Amino acid sequence: MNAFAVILAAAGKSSRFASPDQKKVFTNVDSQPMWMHAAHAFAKRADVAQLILVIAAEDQDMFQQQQAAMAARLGVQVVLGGAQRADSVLKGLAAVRADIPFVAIHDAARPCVLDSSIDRVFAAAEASDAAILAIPCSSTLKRADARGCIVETVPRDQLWLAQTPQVFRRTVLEGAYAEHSNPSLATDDASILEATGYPVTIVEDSPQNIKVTTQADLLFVEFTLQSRTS
Ligand SMILES: Nc1ccn([C@@H]2O[C@H](COP(=O)(O)OP(=O)(O)OP(=O)(O)O)[C@@H](O)[C@H]2O)c(=O)n1
Ligand SMILES: C[C@](O)(CO)[C@H](O)COP(=O)(O)O
Repeated sequence: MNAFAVILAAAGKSSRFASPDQKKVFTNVDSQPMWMHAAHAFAKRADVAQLILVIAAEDQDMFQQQQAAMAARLGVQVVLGGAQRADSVLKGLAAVRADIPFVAIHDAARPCVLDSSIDRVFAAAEASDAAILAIPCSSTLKRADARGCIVETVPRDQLWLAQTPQVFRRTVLEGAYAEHSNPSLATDDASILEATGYPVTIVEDSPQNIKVTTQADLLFVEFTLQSRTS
């Protein structure tokens, strides 16, 4: 069995969530902090050898006081992230143990990831060195101009919405990041490999694995998680 290190990206500013109290990844959903749901999904796996939570320096004191004990109980290592998502991923990558060949990067804002999806994207990464979860576009896509007028309907038959985890052979991911001219601009890790011409496999995921972006997303996530435990 191959070993995987999992980097849980939780160092964002949560600006679209717009909560005065707590960033989205630390907000309780179904009775525990959002990041804990994904952490549990990975911590229980025999093929996960290391779990790294990347948080923002500005959240360090709060986390230490309120949530560090939960992380310790799960064996989660905490590191500080950077200004952009890719910077946080690189901080997490630097903490991955040298003996671990595969790395999965998952948004801590995606608490509903399914075990079966993780199984499939892990297997795909072992077979191809690089694989991501994604869902096919299910709506009609429009391109609009600056005035908000529709310019075209974009053919969607080959379009996917990237999700996470995104899983890579560690040497391939490190090489792509090292080769990329400006990785901080990347909004996901697959695009780092794409820029260097490395093929990335898509694994179809469940639409349940949404990324919490705004407060409205909490309703769906709360219902989804509660329906799994009821
Ligand atoms: N510098 C950053 C930016 C984002 N993330 C993480 O990457 C995931 C996806 O990012 P996003 O949903 O955009 O989170 P935020 O950047 O916090 O959201 P916003 O853009 O609304 O500020 C989140 O779990 C977020 O915490 C991170 O670890 N480090
Ligand atoms: C990584 C990601 O969740 C894949 O869809 C997405 O790119 C994160 O983007 P965000 O702007 O940081 O939410």
